[in-house]
Amino acid sequence: MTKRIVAFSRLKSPHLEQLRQEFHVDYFERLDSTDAPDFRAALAHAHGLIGSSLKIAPELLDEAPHLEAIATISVGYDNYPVDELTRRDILLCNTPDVLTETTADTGFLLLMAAARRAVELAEFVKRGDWQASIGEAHFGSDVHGKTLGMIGFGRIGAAIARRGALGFGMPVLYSNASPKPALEEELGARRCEMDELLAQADFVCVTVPLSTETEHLIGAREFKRMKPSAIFVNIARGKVVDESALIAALEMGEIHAAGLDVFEQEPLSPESPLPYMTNVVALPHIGSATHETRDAMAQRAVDNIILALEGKRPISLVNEEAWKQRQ
Ligand SMILES: NC(=O)C1=CN([C@@H]2O[C@H](COP(=O)(O)OP(=O)(O)OC[C@H]3O[C@@H](n4cnc5c(N)ncnc54)[C@H](O)[C@@H]3O)[C@@H](O)[C@H]2O)C=CC1
Ligand SMILES: O=C(O)C(=O)CO
Repeated sequence: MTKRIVAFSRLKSPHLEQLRQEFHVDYFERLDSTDAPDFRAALAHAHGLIGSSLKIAPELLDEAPHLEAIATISVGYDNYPVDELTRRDILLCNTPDVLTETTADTGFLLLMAAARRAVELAEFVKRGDWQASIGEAHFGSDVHGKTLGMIGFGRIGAAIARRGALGFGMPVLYSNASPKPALEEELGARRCEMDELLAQADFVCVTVPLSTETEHLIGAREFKRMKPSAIFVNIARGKVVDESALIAALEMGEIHAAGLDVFEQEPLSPESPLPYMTNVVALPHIGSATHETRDAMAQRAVDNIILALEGKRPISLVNEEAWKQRQ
């Protein structure tokens, strides 16, 4: 019997063709919600799902009685009810590693752009306001030699810290669920309590996954502890930060500037003041969005779903427990 999968994001031809050689594919190039009747109908027969950026509610799984595996085209899996998937023996696969360096590039881009006011000053040139040598009012802050505070020190956190420590001579502090002795050795990084990091870092960069533990990990209390000169970077997930508190901290000068790739609501609400604030660099969740990396992510997800539905161990598995239950 040919297994059936539902692809719920746009895939390039080679990836789609590879899937079509293995499975019957119900393809939804663009899907904004799981309410679409065609999607619900396809789900009823699906053995696998592949795609990104769609919130899968636990109740939806009742409508997918044959589901064996989901391959998300992302490393973050906060859109999926992991415990419920495990309870139902459904494998959840993601795409770590292949996007680490590209996402770290974007994190560092935000840090640099916010420090050197790159977006604000590019606008200044475009408006024709560059009439004389610029003065102090348009100076930025140094990056090299400043203290980098990493909240989350996993793959992407380490890759950003590597750029800072090795490329820009930045001392690195980190706050992470577990110690990272090899990285301490490699980068001279020091683990400390988050409060100490907030008080000492010139750049505070968030790379923790979104979970019930990390939702609003950074709020009014945390911004008050940062230096007034601090530059805050969020490359992780919008909901890790209390966005109202961030806006207030920027408006009140509790922190100096922010570089943001992710927001509590995406796409960003037109009512949000963030993109209009001169001390904010706001990007539309492009952490991993290069041709090369998005191709690699799609390929990893395709490989994952094929292996999973062949009964083999996928390359990147989130819920190891579900795999063990099957053996
Ligand atoms: N902006 C974008 O386009 C992208 C965003 N991301 C986000 O970045 C996140 C991190 O990705 P990776 O570095 O690959 O994950 P990872 O799992 O390698 O690293 C996460 C680190 O956070 C730590 N951590 C977890 N909870 C914590 C807590 N409460 N306090 C302190 N540390 C905690 C973990 O111990 C781990 O070291 C993803 O989950 C995703 O949400 C990932 C890729 C692209
Ligand atoms: O992989 C992720 O988690 C993203 O946010 C997009 O690359």
